Amino acid sequence: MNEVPWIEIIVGLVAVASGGGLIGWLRARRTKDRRSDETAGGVDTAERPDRGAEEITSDGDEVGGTSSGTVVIHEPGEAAAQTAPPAEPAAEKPAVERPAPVAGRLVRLRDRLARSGSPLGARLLEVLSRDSLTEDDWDELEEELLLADIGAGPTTELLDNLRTRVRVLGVREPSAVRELLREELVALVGADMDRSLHLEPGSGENGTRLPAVVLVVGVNGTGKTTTVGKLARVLVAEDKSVVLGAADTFRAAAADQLTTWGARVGVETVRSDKEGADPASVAFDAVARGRDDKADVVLVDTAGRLQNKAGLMDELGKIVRVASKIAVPSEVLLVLDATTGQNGLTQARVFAEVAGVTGIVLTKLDGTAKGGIVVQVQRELGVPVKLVGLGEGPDDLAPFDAADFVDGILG
Ligand SMILES: Nc1nc2c(ncn2[C@@H]2O[C@H](COP(=O)(O)OP(=O)(O)OP(=O)(O)O)[C@@H](O)[C@H]2O)c(=O)[nH]1
Repeated sequence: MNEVPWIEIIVGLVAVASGGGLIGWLRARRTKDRRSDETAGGVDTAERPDRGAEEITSDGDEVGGTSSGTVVIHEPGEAAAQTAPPAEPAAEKPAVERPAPVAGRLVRLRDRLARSGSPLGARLLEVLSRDSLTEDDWDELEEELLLADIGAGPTTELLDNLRTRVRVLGVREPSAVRELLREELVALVGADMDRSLHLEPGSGENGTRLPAVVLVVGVNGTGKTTTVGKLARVLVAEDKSVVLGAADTFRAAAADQLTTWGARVGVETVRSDKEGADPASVAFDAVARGRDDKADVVLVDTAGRLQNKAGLMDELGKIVRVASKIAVPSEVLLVLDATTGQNGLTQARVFAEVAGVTGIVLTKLDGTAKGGIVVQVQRELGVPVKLVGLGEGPDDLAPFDAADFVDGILG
């Protein structure tokens, strides 16, 4: 008789009774293994620590999904590159400004003076339009002229002439008196002075064309740097090519200030990296650059600290000497602050002696009723006012003209 394979029967019964469970267990086991593999997504698990939550795109929800590669893990830089807008083009050059035309700028003086208080002209005309002029009226006129910084000598001169003409001509109507006053003031300011800037090119060795060199000097705070910047614009408006020299190495910010002025109108500024560098060396470099670039004009800003006359003479003298190795400055412009009156005049004398000043730039004329300083400063220094500052705006520098100036102060 065949032996019954009890062992096999028992195993078979157990298998039938629990078959579903076994198959389920086997299936579950296989599925778990597969999920495990898919979760890794074929990506080396070693990369995972790099995966920041913010670097996983919304596709990250599909972790464990298909192998279509929708799970994207960005490097920080990469993420920025893919999500940020395209990078700005490197250091875009600021647009170069076109300065305002120069002609007619002095006409603004009237408005500026009107804003800064009662102009000299208005007060004079008020007295002159009285019915009959008494000695007191003439004294009042004298006082007004002195207060306006015209100076004692010029005041006496003007009033003597005016009195004579009023008497001789028998003029009474305000408009006629005004015209006489205007004529006297224009004569006093000097209608026939040469106020042009001498910017003719020089000639170097072998006939090399040299730029005109303009040195700008004056006490700090008078507006030198601003004036150099504004003057560059005046020249650019007249289609001249310009190089700036930041020889005010005493105040580091002055070179930055000048560079900004230049950049606005596409003009290069030569400066030193070192604070306190030798101003003469900067001036030399600027003139050399102007020569090499075939520029029309080199404008040199200076520090001009009025520490003492000898120090000033040394500094400015050296700048002139060193710059002259290439091109002798054709203009030395002294910047004076119109609001400082007599003090400004004392300083001006020192600069005139030391630097051989050829012209005056009177700044801040918009902020004073003392326009008479024009007359006094010209008399004292024997040089003409060539430019005037009429405000802080970039084009608030005007070529000076006696008749326009008088019309401006008469209002
Ligand atoms: N209202 C008015 N302000 C002016 C005029 N010119 C210059 N300024 C102002 O005067 C101040 C001094 O000007 P700067 O050009 O820095 O003077 P600076 O002489 O170069 O001074 P340092 O560099 O210290 O020697 C600035 O605030 C200018 O804006 C002007 O014509 N009118």
